[in-house]
Amino acid sequence: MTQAHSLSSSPTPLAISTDSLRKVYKNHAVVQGLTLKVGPGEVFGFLGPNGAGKSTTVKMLLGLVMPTSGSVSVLGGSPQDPEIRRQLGFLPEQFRFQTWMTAQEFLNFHGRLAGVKPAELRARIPQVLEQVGLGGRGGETLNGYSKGMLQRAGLAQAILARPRLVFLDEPTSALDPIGRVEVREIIAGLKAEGVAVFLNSHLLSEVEQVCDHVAFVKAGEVLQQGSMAQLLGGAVPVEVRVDLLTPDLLAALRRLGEVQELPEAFGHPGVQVQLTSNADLPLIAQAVGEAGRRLYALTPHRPDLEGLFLELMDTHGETA
Ligand SMILES: Nc1ncnc2c1ncn2[C@@H]1O[C@H](COP(=O)(O)OP(=O)(O)OP(=O)(O)O)[C@@H](O)[C@H]1O
Repeated sequence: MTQAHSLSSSPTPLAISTDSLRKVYKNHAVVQGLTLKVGPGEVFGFLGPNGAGKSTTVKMLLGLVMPTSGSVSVLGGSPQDPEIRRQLGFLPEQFRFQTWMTAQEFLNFHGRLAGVKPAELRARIPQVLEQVGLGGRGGETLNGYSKGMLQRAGLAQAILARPRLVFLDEPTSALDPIGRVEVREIIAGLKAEGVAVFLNSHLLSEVEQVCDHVAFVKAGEVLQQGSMAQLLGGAVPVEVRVDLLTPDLLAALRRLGEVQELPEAFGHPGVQVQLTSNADLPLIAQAVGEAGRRLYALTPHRPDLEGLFLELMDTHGETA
């Protein structure tokens, strides 16, 4: 067997794999039987209300807190293993910055702690400062930084040592809308490089835009998890506005899903078609065309992550 063959046949390990992970503090289970799989290079959103056990889970994944029972594997090994730890990046929600340092000194300090060689740091620090939008500001001390700039510096620290798995706890809480877009771009860039990202965020619209998979947790338990497509890509009500609703057109739409007539809007009659799959959207436009009618609006009212989150938390309210 050639070396190339043996390398290609060893599968890339999952970024994160936990089985029945549990943490009990003073007879109170704050994480209860958590089973998660995060693929290599996947952006995973870990969502839940305050006190759901998210930070405790992240600490167990980082090897900072020992599980009471269950197993954890990150990048195919133990988070206690220094070789594995070297490949993890972490931006905690409340980072204790060494505010007397300049951003460059701060990054140099953390880079050295992570075992990055001085020569490599000299090249890498300006690169990450640029990447997080702090290019040219690295010589200033952190105590003069705004909250948003500090968050960017924290992010630079998390990605400095080229980790293969990054944990970001509320990475955009102090950022303005431009900063949030930039962080989304940074996450997309990490994903493109094959880096997995485990994201805790309360900003669900943001999670929706960057994550491949999400898990909803409450009171230490996973209520639901799946890919974005599985969670949000199912049935979708679609509003259709045309010049005239003819019997032919109505019959064609009924073949696609349940149809409900809507009041006229802006002079156009309309219906709501309950499509069972998002993928059927073009069939509506086709049906309108084939019926010889003019299409004025085709609006899918997709459920969003926030709606799903609220629904789940409400349904499981009694277990809180
Ligand atoms: N060291 C500890 N000792 C005792 N209880 C703890 C400890 N750490 C966390 N807890 C409790 O575990 C529960 C889960 O806390 P955790 O910080 O993991 O939640 P979270 O989902 O991260 O919340 P938030 O969104 O508010 O950050 C809380 O009730 C908290 O009080």
